[in-house]
Amino acid sequence: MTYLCQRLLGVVARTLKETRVRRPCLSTVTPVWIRPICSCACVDDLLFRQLFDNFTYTYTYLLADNKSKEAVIIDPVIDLVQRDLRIIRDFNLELRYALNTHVHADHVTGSGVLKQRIPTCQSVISAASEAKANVHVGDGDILRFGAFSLEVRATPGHTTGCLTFVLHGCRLAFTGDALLIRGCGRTDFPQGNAETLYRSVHEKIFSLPENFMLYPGHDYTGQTVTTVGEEKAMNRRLKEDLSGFTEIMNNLKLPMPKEFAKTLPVNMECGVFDE
Ligand SMILES: N[C@@H](CCC(=O)N[C@@H](CSS)C(=O)NCC(=O)O)C(=O)O
Ligand SMILES: [Fe+2]
Repeated sequence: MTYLCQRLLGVVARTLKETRVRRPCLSTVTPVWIRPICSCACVDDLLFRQLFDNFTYTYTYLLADNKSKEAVIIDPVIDLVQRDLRIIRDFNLELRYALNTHVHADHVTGSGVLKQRIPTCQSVISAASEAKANVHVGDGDILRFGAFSLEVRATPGHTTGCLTFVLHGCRLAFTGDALLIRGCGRTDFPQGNAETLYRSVHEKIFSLPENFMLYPGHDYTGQTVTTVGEEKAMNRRLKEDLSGFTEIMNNLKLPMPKEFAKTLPVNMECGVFDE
C-alpha cells in the first residue's frame, strides 16, 4: 500500500513538474537574439551608424566596408547633409550610393545634395516610384559596397515604390516605412494600400529569419531597433489577419505630415529642382 502511494505521489509530482515546465509564462515573448549583429567575418569590417533627425523622427543609416571604405547611406535628410558629410569625411569613406527607401512625404531627401557634393555618389530609388535618380532598382536587385551586398526587396503598400534593403551576411534589414517598430507605415496616402502593405510585410520581411535585426525609417517613441521575431510576436497591427489589419489601418486618423504638399514634388525630383 505504501509502495503504491509512493508510486502515485511520484506520478502526480512528475505531472505537476511537467505541467509547470510546459505551461507558457504570460510574460514570456518570442526570444530575441541578443548576440551582436553577426558571427560571420564581415561584421568586423562593417561600419554601421544609425543617425536620427529630431525634427521628423527620421532614421538615416550609414553603412561602409572598413577595408575598402566604400559606403552607402540610406534615407538621408536634406537638412542634415552637413552632419552626414562630416561623418563620411571623418571616416575617409567613399560614398557610392544614397539610397531612398521611398518617396518621402514628411522630409526632403538629402540624396540629391549628397550626389552634388560627392562625385562618386549615385542616388537610388525604386523604378516603381517613378521618381528621378541616377539608379532605379526593383525587387531582387543587388547593390554592392566593398565586400558587402544589399538585396533590394519591394515592399509596397505605404507607397507604391517602397523598398526594404537586406544585408544578409550581417542579419540586418532596413525597412523604411513598410515596417516600423510595433507599427507600420500609414496607408492613407494617395498610393497607399493596406492589403498590399500587409502582404509585403508578411512575404518580404517576416519571411526573413527571426534573428534578423530590423531598422525602421522612423520611430516616434524613442525605440531604435527590433527583430523579425519580436515584430511577429508583438506588432499588434501585423499580428492581425488581413481584415483586422485593414480595419486598423483605415481608422488610424493620423494628421497629415506638416510638409506633405511641399516634400512630395521635390522628392520626385531627387530632392533638388535644379538638377
Ligand atoms: N506627425 C508626423 C507624421 C507622422 C506620420 O504620418 N508618419 C508616417 C511616416 S512618415 S511618411 C507614418 O507612416 N506613420 C505611421 C504611424 O503609425 O505613425 C508629422 O507631422 O510629420
Ligand atoms: Fe513615408
